Amino acid sequence: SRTMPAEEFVAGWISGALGLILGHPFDTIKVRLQSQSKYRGIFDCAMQIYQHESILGFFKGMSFPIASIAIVNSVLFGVYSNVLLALTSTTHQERRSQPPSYTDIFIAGCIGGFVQSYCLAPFDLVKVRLQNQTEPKVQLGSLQPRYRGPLHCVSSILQKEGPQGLLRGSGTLMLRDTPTLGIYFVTYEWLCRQYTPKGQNPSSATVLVAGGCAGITSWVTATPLDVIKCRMQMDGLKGKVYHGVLDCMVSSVRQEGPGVFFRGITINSARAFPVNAITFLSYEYLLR
Ligand SMILES: C[N+](C)(C)CCCC[C@H](N)C(=O)O
Repeated sequence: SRTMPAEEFVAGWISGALGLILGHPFDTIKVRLQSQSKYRGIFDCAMQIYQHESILGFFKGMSFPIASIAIVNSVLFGVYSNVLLALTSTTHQERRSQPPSYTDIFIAGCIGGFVQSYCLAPFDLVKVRLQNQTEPKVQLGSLQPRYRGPLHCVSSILQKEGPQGLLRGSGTLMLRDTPTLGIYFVTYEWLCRQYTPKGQNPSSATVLVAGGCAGITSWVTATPLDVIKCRMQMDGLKGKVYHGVLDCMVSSVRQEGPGVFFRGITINSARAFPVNAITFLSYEYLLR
């Protein structure tokens, strides 16, 4: 069919949701490492979360990404597939026998990345704000967390920062995702073609490995801007005000050295393999 059928939307949601539940604890640790300096590393962060916030602490800020993963994943794959159709006049089925050029795949991936980043921005902002709350969820008395949940977070941002407040960090997110989703799809297609005879469909094992490696490659290249994006999203809460992406980059390097750009790269990669292996497997499975 020439457009995104409904079942692909469902596939986008199911595969994204499965991957996300699996990956969310890793993501929470990453967000903490990137925007707070009080943790000595992955293990220390995990232990502190478990001790102070129980197991639930790892799943803060997950409800919104679960809801949004459907929209974000199917916009990403839908735009990617339709741009490739426009560039090469081939549908997904025809692409096995008439493989698009890596240039076309990169362009389609970048355009998909650009569009999905503006769908993702508000959901990602709420996720990061909730993940960075270190007060225990069940704490009574004084130490009440700033946001009681995702919807309270949205209304609080709207009140304090207006509608454009929900797009805080969206420019950095777009810069992070546009090139790296081009890399994501090129890596996936290149690895599939390495291990699949010409004209045939890749095996499930090939799809899993290619999808996982695509996830790692894109997250490694996305990590520097991922750190900046996270700080831009937390901006204004503790008084620090960045005057744009460059200012945030310069002051972060000045205060914490160039290593700040690689905060969370290990955990991003550990999380990215299973999440994206599942995402691509279900995507291919449903297309067949
Ligand atoms: C573009 N960037 C590398 C940031 C993400 C690429 C993979 C996105 C996937 N839904 C995941 O959660 O891993």
